[in-house]
Amino acid sequence: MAGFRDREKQHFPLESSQAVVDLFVDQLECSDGPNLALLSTVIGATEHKLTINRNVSGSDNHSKTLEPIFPVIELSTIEALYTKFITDVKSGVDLSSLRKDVATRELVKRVSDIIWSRLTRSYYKDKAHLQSLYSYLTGNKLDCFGVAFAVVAAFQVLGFNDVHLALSEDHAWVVFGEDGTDTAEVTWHGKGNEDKRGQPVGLEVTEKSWLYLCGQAVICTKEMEVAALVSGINPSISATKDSVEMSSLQQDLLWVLYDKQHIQKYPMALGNLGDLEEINPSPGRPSCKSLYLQAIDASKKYYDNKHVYPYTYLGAYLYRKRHYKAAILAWSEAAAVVSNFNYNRQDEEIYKEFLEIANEFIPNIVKAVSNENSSDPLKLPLLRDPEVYANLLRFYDGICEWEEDSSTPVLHITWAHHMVFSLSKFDPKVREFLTVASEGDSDDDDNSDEENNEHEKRRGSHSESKSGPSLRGQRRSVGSDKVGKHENGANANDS
Ligand SMILES: FC(F)c1nnc(N2CCN(c3ncnc4sc(CC(F)(F)F)cc34)CC2)s1
Repeated sequence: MAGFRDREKQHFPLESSQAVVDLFVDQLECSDGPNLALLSTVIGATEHKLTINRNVSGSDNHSKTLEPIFPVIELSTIEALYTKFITDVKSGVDLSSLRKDVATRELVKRVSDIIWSRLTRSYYKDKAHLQSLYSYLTGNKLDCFGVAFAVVAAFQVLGFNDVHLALSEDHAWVVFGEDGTDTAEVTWHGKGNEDKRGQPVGLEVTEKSWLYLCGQAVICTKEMEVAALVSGINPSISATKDSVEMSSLQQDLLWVLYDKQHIQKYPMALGNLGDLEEINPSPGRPSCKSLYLQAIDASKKYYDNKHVYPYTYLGAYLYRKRHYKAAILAWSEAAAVVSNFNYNRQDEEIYKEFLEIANEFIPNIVKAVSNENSSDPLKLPLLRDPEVYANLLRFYDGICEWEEDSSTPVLHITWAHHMVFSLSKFDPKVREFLTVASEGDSDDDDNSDEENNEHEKRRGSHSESKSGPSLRGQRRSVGSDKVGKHENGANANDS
């Protein structure tokens, strides 16, 4: 792919968020597909200027006024970086291998090696802002997602259109070949794990580890790869401050992708948009709850309901809104999903999600309501509600089933302490109302009618209630801090 055409050049210099949005819209409408390297470099440059070194008060003369700022992005800057990327990638590949129209495993490994070889020897892998080609080209640093994205962008530069990004909830790899069913690892995962770059992902899928979603990973189109880079935008200036310009740019871009139907098969992007909408609702747009439900529906429709995060996005939101009964229902559904997998030592990210729900959120709920004398006489207090108790049992049952047949244990004594604490706070009467039916029992209907109308109520209340401003949701960005929230910054290259 040569340098930029007039179609790209005419957008520069980029002097506002709207100009960046216009560039993305134009690229998404390109007949030969969006230019991933261009868009990743532009977004990375914007993020860099809006988040790095803005923590010093008064560091920019706008910080005194409240007016939003936007850094001017010059064509020359982006063109220089883009040319560097093309040169890097092409110099490392013998051009004769480029005559083919689909990639080979050797070529995928070769391109992954080129990206890999230019990374700084040792750096903190889960730092923020390491996900874009701007970080790669100006700082030689990428997080695990960023390496996979860079490989896909490199193949676009080399003229291949069969290499696509494959995304699970905590890992990324590529698919390629005639019918796009060959797979290859191109990046590392977590800390202290030998990278398997160049190998197919077949074996792990059969091991039923959550990390590979039992073959239900998101296989991206070019446009969904743009959605992944937009999802990966990290507006954080510091642990406590975000760039409002960057988060509203991310929100605008996600709505562009939503309207063009490029995130309808991407549950985590829908969840990311829901988190942004919770904080800053866009007038005339679906509510954040609706977006969380759309993410769940997408997982059911396209991924055999094997994604866990759609339920934990919704559960976290409901917990923040103090809709505790609905939160516990969502978490029981998340546990039902994870029960399909066998726990593997590389699944620690989802382990930490369930640990936090079981050992922090649920005990906090039980404490919060134990002195609740609900003013609404029609509302059954949580600790006397058999449906809540049933869903809490389902939650723990799903986690136990997850542990069954697993190579690594999940539960330990701390889990048991919190579980006993939470269950024991319920009124003994709730147990009387409960019939625990094991699978295969003939006489019980699938769901008791109380359960059904609870589910209907939950769905009905979702559509009716408005998501007002609330506490900042637990937000993560693609790859960076998901790569491993580990203490040591061990070098991926050593692994
Ligand atoms: F559980 C909910 F509360 C969650 N809140 N934020 C969550 N994130 C948000 C961001 N995120 C993501 N959002 C979009 N796309 C992707 S692809 C991917 C795996 C990897 F980084 F490529 F290796 C992660 C990820 C990871 C999950 S789950």
